[in-house]
Amino acid sequence: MKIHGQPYRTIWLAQDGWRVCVIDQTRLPFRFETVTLGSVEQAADAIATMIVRGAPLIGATAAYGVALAMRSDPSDAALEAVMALLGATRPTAVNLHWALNRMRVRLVGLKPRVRAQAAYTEAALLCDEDVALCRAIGDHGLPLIREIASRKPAGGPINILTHCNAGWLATVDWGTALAPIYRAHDAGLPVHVWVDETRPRNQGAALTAYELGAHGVPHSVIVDNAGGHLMQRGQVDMVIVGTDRTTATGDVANKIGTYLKALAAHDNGVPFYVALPSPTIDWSLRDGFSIPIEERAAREVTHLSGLNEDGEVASFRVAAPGSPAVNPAFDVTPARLVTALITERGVAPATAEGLAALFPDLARGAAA
Ligand SMILES: CSC[C@@H](O)[C@@H](O)C(=O)COP(=O)(O)O
Repeated sequence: MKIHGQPYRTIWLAQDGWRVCVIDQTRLPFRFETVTLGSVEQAADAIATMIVRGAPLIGATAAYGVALAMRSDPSDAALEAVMALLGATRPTAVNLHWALNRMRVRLVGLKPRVRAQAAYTEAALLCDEDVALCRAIGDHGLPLIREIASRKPAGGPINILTHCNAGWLATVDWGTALAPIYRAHDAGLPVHVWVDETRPRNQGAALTAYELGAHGVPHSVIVDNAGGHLMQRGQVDMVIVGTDRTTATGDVANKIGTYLKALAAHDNGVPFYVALPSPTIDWSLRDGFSIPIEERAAREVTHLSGLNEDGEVASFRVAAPGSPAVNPAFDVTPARLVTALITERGVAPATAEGLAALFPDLARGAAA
């Protein structure tokens, strides 16, 4: 994606060739600042504090975290310690464990002296693959948008609702839910995106709106509770969201509030699509309610982040002082509410059979 006319991925190597640069997503949309990570502890902190976030980018950052660790201590003990440190940063996005497992498999049989180099190479490969997977999701999602466009009055906007941020900023490039939207916009289709603000951290209002705006995609930010109302009035043609973990049977964990959008879409006959790369599928789970749901700090609910009068990024209390708050970060949308899954290999029904037909190699491997 281009920011201020310059092409950016969300994670890249510093000029020294070993430190890792990321965009500080806690400062967006007000400040575009980068952070340079020089240790695995800093990588773990960037994930836990959501300097980086979004399932695929969490995985990519963890992979580079392993590389940073191997550079300072490539021993077996360090390899195991780093898996535990990074693995504990965020519980729901399965891409984190997928990436760590991939790094372990690549490194464990190697002599310690070659591990750092191999880890950097593998992390770079994983990032390149993420870009290719997301681009392919865009390719497979585009015909779904085209099909809806063909049924609209000529020139009328195709209204697509999305929740949270499953765009460029959540991946290495392109995004998952936003990839088909970028492809449609670039192909000249008149898309308009309803951007759920996505409380408590407002990834929609802050991040999705920012990146759609940077790419010139027409969009409107709406409060989280507006989606059902817009659907009742025929103002939503389709919903596309991302996911942090999808079971082998098609149940989908995504940012809190996704389930309510799926219910409203179901009630109003609006197609509800989930876009995901295969590393987001947890082949070991067959029931969405076994997915661990991250509980985050109450302060994210009681406070909002924004610009103060001096133009500084600050947080403001919005809840009554003294009231306790509860903050589950994700919810589970049952497969029966999902119209289809948009993956890098094509569009599948959200069923065990549908996923296994597209990914026989991965489904078989997990069953073995
Ligand atoms: C391609 S990203 C899919 C999901 O990771 C995204 O929708 C989401 O819920 C991100 O949550 P976050 O808590 O911001 O990491």
